[in-house]
Amino acid sequence: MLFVTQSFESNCGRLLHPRQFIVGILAMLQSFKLFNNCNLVFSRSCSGYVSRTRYLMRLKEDDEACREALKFANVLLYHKLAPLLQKTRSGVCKVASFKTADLKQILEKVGKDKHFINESFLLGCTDKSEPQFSLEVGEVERSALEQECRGTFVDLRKAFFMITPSESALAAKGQALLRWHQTNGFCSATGQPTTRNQSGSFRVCQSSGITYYPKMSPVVIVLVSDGSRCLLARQAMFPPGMYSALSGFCDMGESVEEALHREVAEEVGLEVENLQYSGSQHWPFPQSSFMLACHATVNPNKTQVNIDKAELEDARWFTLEEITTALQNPPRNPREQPPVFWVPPSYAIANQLIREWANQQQLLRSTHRLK
Ligand SMILES: NC(=O)C1=CN([C@@H]2O[C@H](COP(=O)(O)OP(=O)(O)OC[C@H]3O[C@@H](n4cnc5c(N)ncnc54)[C@H](OP(=O)(O)O)[C@@H]3O)[C@@H](O)[C@H]2O)C=CC1
Ligand SMILES: [Mg+2]
Repeated sequence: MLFVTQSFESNCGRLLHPRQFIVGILAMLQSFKLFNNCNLVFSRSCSGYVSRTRYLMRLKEDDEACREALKFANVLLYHKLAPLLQKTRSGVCKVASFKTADLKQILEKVGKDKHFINESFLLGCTDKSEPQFSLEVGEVERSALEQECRGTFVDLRKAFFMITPSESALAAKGQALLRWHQTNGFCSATGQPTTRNQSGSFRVCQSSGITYYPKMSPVVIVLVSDGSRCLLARQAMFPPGMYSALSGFCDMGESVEEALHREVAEEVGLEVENLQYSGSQHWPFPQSSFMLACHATVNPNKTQVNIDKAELEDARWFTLEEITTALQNPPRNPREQPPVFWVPPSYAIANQLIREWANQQQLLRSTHRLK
């Protein structure tokens, strides 16, 4: 729509050929129809979304409103950054969340002041506009709390294999916010302590007046294909058998494209082309990364990898059959019983890239068979 309007505006200055004009009008009508259809779908689904967004905006900015919201909130608990998970009756794991009033009682039972709840940080709100907060309870004895809460604190990387992708995103955001506050207690200019606002959306140094906002480091991640195989790599610190797409932090001043070309050249000595954006994701490790995911190809005659052993333990080309097997058999307990080859959990954007590649390869094969 924007494109059509712009091209009409730019054409207004000169005389249009009648056929150009009719083609333009038809294109405009067509895009109006599309636009109106989109608008209808959007307006039906977004009214709740807009009011939730405005509500959250207010809670972030207004300390008093945020304190009020915390009185009737859902709070997620973390012990030394490990989220508390609970098992439902059907045996499914979920992120545990407690109503403020219930949590106050729990805290008192394990010897913590009920006002400790005010240390929580605003995370978001549910579809029903119930505010959600996260609270670090690392000072409390872990087993006492687990017993009282009927749950278990689980390492977040392990939790990604146990909970749904949307719960993983929530648990990841909660951990990232807690970690950011833990590591930004002092102003880097004055060395003086920083203080948080009630929601935790920023910290201020009273001495210098500098405001610090939670931040993410941009990281590129790319699935390289030679047309029939894809390239995956592993770092020595990965759990045994896990391979992932190539990734790396963006350097200062770099574009996504430049960072992708550089990382692939540095890590495996290949030159990529045909970059295609796939999606993005917040990833809580090591200190909150903003993952920008792309597909890329290499010339099928230039696939010899030259691994930078300082960064990677191994990098290999995988066939569609190997990838399909790995996607169909995600390990339940990868650190204890690692399969020979497995890929990151479905929440990780690396998994999305690998799935997209496998789907595209399957499509290519079936079109080839039909010919
Ligand atoms: N969600 C997903 O699907 C995936 C997420 N990732 C994430 O992407 C991140 C980056 O990928 P990775 O391949 O390791 O990156 P790099 O290839 O850039 O290598 C990491 C090394 O770069 C150095 N480095 C440079 N800039 C930074 C920075 N801003 N923060 C931290 N370290 C920096 C560090 O060196 P030194 O330690 O010597 O200081 C670090 O060990 C990983 O930490 C991982 O959490 C990776 C793959 C999949
Ligand atoms: Mg890397």
